[in-house]
Amino acid sequence: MTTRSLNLADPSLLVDKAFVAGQWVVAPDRTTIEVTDPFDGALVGTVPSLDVGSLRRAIDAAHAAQPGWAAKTAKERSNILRCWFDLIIANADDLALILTSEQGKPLAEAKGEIISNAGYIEWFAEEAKRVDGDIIPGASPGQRILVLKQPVGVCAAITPWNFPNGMITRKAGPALAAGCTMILKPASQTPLSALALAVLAERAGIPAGVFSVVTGQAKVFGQEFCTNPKIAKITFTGSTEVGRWLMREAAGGIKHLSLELGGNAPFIVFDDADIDAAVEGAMTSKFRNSGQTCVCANRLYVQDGVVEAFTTKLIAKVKALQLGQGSQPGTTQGPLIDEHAVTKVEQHVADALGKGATLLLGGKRSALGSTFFEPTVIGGVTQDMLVTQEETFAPLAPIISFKDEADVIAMANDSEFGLASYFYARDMGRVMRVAEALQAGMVGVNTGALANEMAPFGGVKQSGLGREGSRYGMDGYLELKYVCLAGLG
Ligand SMILES: NC(=O)C1=CN([C@@H]2O[C@H](COP(=O)(O)OP(=O)(O)OC[C@H]3O[C@@H](n4cnc5c(N)ncnc54)[C@H](OP(=O)(O)O)[C@@H]3O)[C@@H](O)[C@H]2O)C=CC1
Ligand SMILES: O=C(O)[C@H](O)CS(=O)(=O)O
Repeated sequence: MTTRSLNLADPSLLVDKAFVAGQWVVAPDRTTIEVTDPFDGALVGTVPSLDVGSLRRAIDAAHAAQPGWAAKTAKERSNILRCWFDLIIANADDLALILTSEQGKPLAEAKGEIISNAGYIEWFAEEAKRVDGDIIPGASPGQRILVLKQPVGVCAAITPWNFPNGMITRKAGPALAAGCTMILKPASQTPLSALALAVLAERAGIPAGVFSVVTGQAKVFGQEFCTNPKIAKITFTGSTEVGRWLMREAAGGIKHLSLELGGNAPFIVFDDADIDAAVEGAMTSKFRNSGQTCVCANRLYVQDGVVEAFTTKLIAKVKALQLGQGSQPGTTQGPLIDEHAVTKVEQHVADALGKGATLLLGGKRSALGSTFFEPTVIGGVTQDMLVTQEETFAPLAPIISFKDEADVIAMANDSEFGLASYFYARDMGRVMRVAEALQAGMVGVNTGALANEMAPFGGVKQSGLGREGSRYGMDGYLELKYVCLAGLG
């Protein structure tokens, strides 16, 4: 196996140890997990395959540290989080190179992920100071009703490989701001970004035990998170299948749950849309991270009168995409995370073509390597095809034409998922009707990009529970306490 050496300005950001209770540790039996570059399988680094005993040390430390962390003033927690944010920004180039080497996305996208998602640390550093309650007139004379907001306690976080940096700051930001402590298990394919964030968290002054990063067997760690009484909350981003498993396993302890799960976003272009804007939005939403985002346009519905113009313009843009190694200048489409992902998109293409769809561009693996799939456009897609029912998570743009509003709303809502949705239209009556009719947690109107720290990110139906970002993002890490103050004379 070849090895990949990274030319980092600060090599200490690339670590081969886990961060447990403020200590950098190896596995007791020294077993490791290899981290490879999806571009060519080169070895980027190794991380420990920790045992459950090491995980319990992290949990115990988080439990012991939580009262002291919550006892700090909001301003003290805010200042430490702000320092973490500043360090992330200052080290963004190194963090981007680490991210690209383990996940594959183009360097510019990696840096964009880091900068934009550091914003969640910045945002919640401020929100820490706005965790206030209520004083309500009493139900009886001499009484007052107090409503306090208190941190839920020790939180377990489990994050996916597609945004190895951003999915962590979205969870650690509000948790630590609220006065909670956190044990994070990153995806085994992309743990190095999480560990680099832990290096910077330690430098920022986050006390030992408040934030740990553990690497090891997912199911074993998941079981421990679900059953250990010291864990008050589990926050998860990943597949709906694993989200369901966690929900079942955590039921025994009535744990708090935040779930950011799978999606199947409809992207609708009406005949009154700005077609050029719609094409730009489709490119942003469909091909970012090579289509490996939970909010990607998964199915493109285009009204009959404009489907030809839209398709022609979209193909021209897709042809310009440049496949390659993420760290190489000019690359705009990296590899998929692994060969399973390529097999899945091949299945979706074959199913669609087998049921009568037309291949308009791409449609096959790339000679660049076993994890590459050509950016692909297919037309004549119908609602019975897998590609409209399942999340493809790859650079495949399936185009379905439709007659009218009622027709497309019915097709768009024909899914167990309800995370993101998008549509392009200019008639204001239509904009309000469609925005209200779509069954999704998020609706992009005349835009293909939704995520930012000021907005409540999350889904309905089987796309998850709770919201990340915005002032609503704190709610999942706080408990309400009602104090009835009587005898006030
Ligand atoms: N909503 C979103 O943002 C995302 C959605 N997805 C969807 O999920 C599909 C599969 O992607 P994948 O990465 O395999 O997602 P998974 O849900 O399998 O993995 C996400 C995270 O969960 C962990 N995990 C897996 N099984 C368990 C378990 N039993 N207990 C605790 N943790 C567990 C993984 O650990 P490990 O890496 O060690 O297996 C990883 O850290 C994608 O095709 C996509 O549809 C994927 C990523 C993000
Ligand atoms: O998990 C994902 O796919 C991300 O949430 C997508 S985004 O929020 O960065 O757009």
